[in-house]
Amino acid sequence: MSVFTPLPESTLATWLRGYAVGRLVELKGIAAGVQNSNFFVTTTLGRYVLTLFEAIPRAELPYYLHLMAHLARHGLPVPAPIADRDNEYLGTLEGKPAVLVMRLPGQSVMAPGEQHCARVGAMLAGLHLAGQSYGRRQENPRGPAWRAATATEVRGFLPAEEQALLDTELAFQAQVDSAALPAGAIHADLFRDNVLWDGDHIGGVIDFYFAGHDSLLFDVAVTVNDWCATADGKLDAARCAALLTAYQAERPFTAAERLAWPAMLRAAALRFWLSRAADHHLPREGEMVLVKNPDEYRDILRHRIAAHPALPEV
Ligand SMILES: Nc1ncnc2c1ncn2[C@@H]1O[C@H](COP(=O)(O)OP(=O)(O)O)[C@@H](O)[C@H]1O
Ligand SMILES: N[C@@H](CCOP(=O)(O)O)C(=O)O
Repeated sequence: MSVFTPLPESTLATWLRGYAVGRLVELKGIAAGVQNSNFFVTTTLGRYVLTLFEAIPRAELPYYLHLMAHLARHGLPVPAPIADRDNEYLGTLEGKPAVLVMRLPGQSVMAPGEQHCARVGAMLAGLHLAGQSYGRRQENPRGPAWRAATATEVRGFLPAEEQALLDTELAFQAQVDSAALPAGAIHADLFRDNVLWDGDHIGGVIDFYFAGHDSLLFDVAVTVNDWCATADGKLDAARCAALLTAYQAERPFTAAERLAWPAMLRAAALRFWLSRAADHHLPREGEMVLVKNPDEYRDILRHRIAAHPALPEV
């Protein structure tokens, strides 16, 4: 996250009276992340994270908050949202939709080994299995419609060679048929900075604000592209095998998923190239705003087009 909206302590202290979390002790803006304004909030009763939603329409937020509550109820280390005294998760602060969630323990590991990848693969399968009983449905906000619209917005900023790559990939993805792939609630952004490690264990999986209903395999591809990439964007075979083997021990891949895997890795790479290019060329204003490098995902896309990785056999 970043901080787009400054928040005075006195305003928060008053707002917190609507919750049963005690009195405000400390408020600290968090610099990481790109989407919302986030703060660490310490009260006399606990440690929380406060998110002010900057861009997501209010009507779409209950899907995310109830998904987090659902997964936490299934025993996964996902931040449970805190209900206010009227029993509502979603409030309003500084004119923005706002939520308080549990602060989970741990730190991100940015240079993961095979053991980390194996645990993340098993965790992702756990999320997908628990998500099957989630009653709400909202389409992936970064699905095909968003992809087409964003490509139109950023195309003119790109050099000719990148425009050609974009056009070719959009045409390729347009003929991919995902109808036969198992689908459900997916995290859709399970990058290394969205997993907190408490020693060797996953203390938290955070940032569900890109979640939605889509192919489970797309989520696996997003995760592999980040966790298993080498410095130049190729795939590290040992980390891939560790992540995918652990995943399929919990949820075996179907024949359709095996066929779709190379295309799904490309779709996942395209999604983050586009969002980073949009953030880079069409920046939003804010107090602390982080923009990630689009070239990294352009290169990951090129590598996934050049190679044809397979899912490991059971
Ligand atoms: N529930 C949480 N527990 C602990 N730390 C958190 C929690 N939620 C967010 N954070 C911290 O805040 C940072 C930014 O959060 P993130 O959800 O990625 O922001 P954004 O919604 O803007 O993408 C994370 O990298 C992490 O350090
Ligand atoms: N993981 C995405 C950006 C999304 O930002 P986050 O801070 O919400 O995870 C990327 O790396 O492009």
